[in-house]
Amino acid sequence: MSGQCLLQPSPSRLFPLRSTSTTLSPSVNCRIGVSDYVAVECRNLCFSVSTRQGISVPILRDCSFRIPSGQLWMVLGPNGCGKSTLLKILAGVVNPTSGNVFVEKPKNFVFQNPDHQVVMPTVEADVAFGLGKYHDMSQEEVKSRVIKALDAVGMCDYMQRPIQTLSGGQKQRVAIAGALAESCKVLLLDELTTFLDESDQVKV
Ligand SMILES: Nc1ncnc2c1ncn2[C@@H]1O[C@H](COP(=O)(O)OP(=O)(O)OP(=O)(O)O)[C@@H](O)[C@H]1O
Repeated sequence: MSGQCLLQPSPSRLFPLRSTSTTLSPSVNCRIGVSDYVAVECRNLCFSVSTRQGISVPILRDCSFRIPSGQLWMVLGPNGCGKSTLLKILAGVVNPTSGNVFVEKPKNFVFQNPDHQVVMPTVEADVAFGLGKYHDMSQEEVKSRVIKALDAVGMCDYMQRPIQTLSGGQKQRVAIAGALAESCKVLLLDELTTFLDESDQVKV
């Protein structure tokens, strides 16, 4: 654990799952404030919501941690302790009330519910959607990335399928493919396996 994450009402825990870099030792290569080796860093992060009565309710309180590049980490904690909120802040979807956040770019976020993410009419168009912001990317490159990403999630045969005909697990795989297609430095995955069957959960 490279930091402590204090969340309300019950603390979450950050666990490293697997290092994809066998040559770098995090303790040697992780430097505060230098983005070369730090993928994600939060310092004294706080997030509160206001009730109708104007009372501020803390969701995240003084959350600080650092995650080095090239590693896979998991946030564990009970329902409602703030895991999704933390990920949304890291994704830039929600602003923290106070504190500092650094997330290496490009980054991508796969939502808990794929229905909130798959937006285009077909699988191919949906996976290509995020690549639209890279204006100088050729059509060939877009196609090649889409095929590669769909192949990685076992959905190549579904390229022309209308999104609304997919199952929940298939939509989730398409959402993951969309994130993979962008070759992100940081991939934020919220309850990635919710809609996946047991064998796909193991693959993930
Ligand atoms: N915009 C909001 N307004 C009011 N309360 C909120 C808001 N966003 C989050 N919360 C509350 O903050 C707490 C943390 O929510 P969050 O979705 O981050 O929890 P979680 O750890 O991801 O839960 P789960 O494991 O059930 O998915 C919950 O009690 C939730 O009701």
